[in-house]
Amino acid sequence: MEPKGYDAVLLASFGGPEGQDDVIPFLRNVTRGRGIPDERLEEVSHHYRAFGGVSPINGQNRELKAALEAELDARGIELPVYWGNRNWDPYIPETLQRMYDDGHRRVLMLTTSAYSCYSSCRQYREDIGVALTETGLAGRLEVDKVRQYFDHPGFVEPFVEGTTAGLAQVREALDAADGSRDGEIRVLFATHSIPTRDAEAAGRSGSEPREFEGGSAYVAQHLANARAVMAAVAPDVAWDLVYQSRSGAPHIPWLEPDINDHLEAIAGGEDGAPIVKGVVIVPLGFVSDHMEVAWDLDTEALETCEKLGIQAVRVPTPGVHGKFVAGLVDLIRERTSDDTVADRPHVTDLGPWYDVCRPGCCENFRGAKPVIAEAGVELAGASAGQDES
Ligand SMILES: CC1=C(CCC(=O)O)c2cc3nc(cc4[nH]c(cc5[nH]c(cc1n2)c(C)c5CCC(=O)O)c(CCC(=O)O)c4C)C(CCC(=O)O)=C3C
Ligand SMILES: [Fe+2]
Repeated sequence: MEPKGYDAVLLASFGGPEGQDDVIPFLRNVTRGRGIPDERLEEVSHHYRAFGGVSPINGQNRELKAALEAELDARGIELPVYWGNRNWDPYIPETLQRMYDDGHRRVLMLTTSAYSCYSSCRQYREDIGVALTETGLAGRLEVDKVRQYFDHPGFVEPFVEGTTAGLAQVREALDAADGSRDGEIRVLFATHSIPTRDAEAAGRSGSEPREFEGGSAYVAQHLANARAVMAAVAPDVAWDLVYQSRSGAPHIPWLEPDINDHLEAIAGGEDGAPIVKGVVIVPLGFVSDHMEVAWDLDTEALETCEKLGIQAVRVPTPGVHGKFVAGLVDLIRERTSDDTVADRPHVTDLGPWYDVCRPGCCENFRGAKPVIAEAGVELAGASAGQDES
């Protein structure tokens, strides 16, 4: 893409409840039209209830916004940062309206999702497309988004540091027990499970097909990133990619294995492999320590480890790590300066990912919606009423 004179940044995120009264309205927002069984909602409401009805995600995004502002300021880049969520206040449509009312016309969106799949890429592009259409801002406010940044060094390096430290801790814990051998240690890279059909559509393009390891861009991106982390940390230690937080109806296939099932398998020395006594859990799919990390990893998976007698350490997410924040500002810079695509940092050979998604990428099987940042797609109203005020 040609560099453009963006005049503001939108930090777009998921949103989460801020108290017990918010839990059910929040879950209704998340699951509207998504076909999630009531029992699953009931189950997930308990995760939030156990934390006083407060998701950690909003506090983390407030911190991230402040850190981005400080980094932009330190580098002399004059771009205000606004924050808007998909599922909770401050909502994306209100935020876009506020940006327009404040005089902004060209917005660059940054999301708190690093990989390619419907939930982490197209759904944000649809959130903007729908919001622009419904507020009547289509054609008056232009919104683009930075590339999916899974393999940007700013996202990956905090995991390298965390995995190095986590591995040292697990080795030490096993030494203290009965002497560790690396064959008894496994690194588990954890990410959100998604329906296999959504995985297969991730990053796909009808006009420019690409083959991906593991059958999808979503899986391939995680495998490539995990390999990059292990190459930097401990090339000889065994590792696996595992999934968490599955939520659909049981008859619909989602990505597997679930982390808890996998822990059971490796604790029993599956297929004659050495029995695993220590694990380093790397939340590779997540940008910050939100509820999927606090509950599904720190509560459930760590309980499973304890039950199985496995020593376990959970590695931090990038959060507001200095390298991550600086990397996000680099991602803004690569769209606002004259850098060419070839200069764009990426630690796997899958990237750098596309600035503008290719047609049909991360298809929404539940019905088409207005969408931005997709080749060949223009919002209705976008070519009419160009307003330069
Ligand atoms: C890939 C992915 C990410 C990672 C990328 C990213 O970070 O964006 C992610 C993040 C998150 N998911 C979150 C919460 C929820 N996700 C749900 C449901 C779902 N997630 C899915 C996928 C993902 N989700 C999918 C395929 C569903 C099924 C319904 C559907 O097809 O849309 C549900 C409904 C109940 C349930 O089913 O669990 C909830 C409450 C929160 C907020 C946590 C907090 O409050 O701290 C965050 C950051
Ligand atoms: Fe989710």
